[in-house]
Amino acid sequence: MSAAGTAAAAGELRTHGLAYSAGQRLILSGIECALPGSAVTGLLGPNGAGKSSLLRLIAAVLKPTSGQVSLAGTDLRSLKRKERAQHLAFVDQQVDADVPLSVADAVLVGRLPYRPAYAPETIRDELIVQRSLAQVGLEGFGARRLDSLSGGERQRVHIARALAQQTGVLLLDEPTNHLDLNAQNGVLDLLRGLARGGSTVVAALHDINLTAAYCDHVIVLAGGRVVASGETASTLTPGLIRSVYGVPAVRLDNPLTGRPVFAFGGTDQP
Ligand SMILES: Nc1ncnc2c1ncn2[C@@H]1O[C@H](COP(=O)(O)OP(=O)(O)OP(=O)(O)O)[C@@H](O)[C@H]1O
Repeated sequence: MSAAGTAAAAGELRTHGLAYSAGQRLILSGIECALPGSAVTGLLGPNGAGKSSLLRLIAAVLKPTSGQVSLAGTDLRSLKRKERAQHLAFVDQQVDADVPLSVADAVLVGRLPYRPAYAPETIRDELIVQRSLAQVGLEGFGARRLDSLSGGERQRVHIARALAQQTGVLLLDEPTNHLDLNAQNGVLDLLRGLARGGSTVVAALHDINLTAAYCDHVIVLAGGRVVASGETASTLTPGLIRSVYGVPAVRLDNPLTGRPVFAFGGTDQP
């Protein structure tokens, strides 16, 4: 998968005192974090820690109870919806498969922020769609129906849609879900390439070793709060993994990549 021909530099995303409640339930509070440009930031934490909620707040799918999100110093609330969609693309965790769309039309949705209302797509839009599909290894899939694809193929279509949006910021909720080993590494290679080209990439991940291999930075959530953040190499330690996930871990060197790799023991629970 290749990161060629994508958006320009985006800058740092920052959350300022972000909090979110659903009804009486406090889901996130006091979220102060910096998500640097030209980097992949991994969002980690146990089930229910608040990763999806945080991504949705940043993507403005949810409205915070308090606090704000800024991009390169600009409050995202000051941007109109279409303008925001030219800066920021979001691949949600729940992938809707039952829409009777072709793959090309699903990816073309990523071009909507650039089209006047009711205007047809242009040749440039179609070329961007083809290129985005090629970037995720789905060349030749354009005419297929979305609901005829496998889970992993559909996941890549949604990533292609976000690429077609040509934003400097990419937010992805478990982008390696449903993907086989090769495709997982392919998607993360692609994200890393985009970050090297200037993009701000933020991905919620469950796989500690993919995080260690591909993320420049990590933000670790637990119980709706940030419990650790910083450069992956210094932040992601066996002690942190044990305290957050309750799983003993040791850090080793992966002889194939030179990156750290973790081996895990059983849980702390009896
Ligand atoms: N609308 C809602 N009403 C009530 N509780 C909610 C709502 N949305 C999220 N929650 C709760 O907020 C918590 C955080 O959910 P969220 O999906 O953000 O966690 P997560 O870290 O992404 O989890 P996972 O790793 O399981 O996907 C969970 O306990 C969830 O049940």
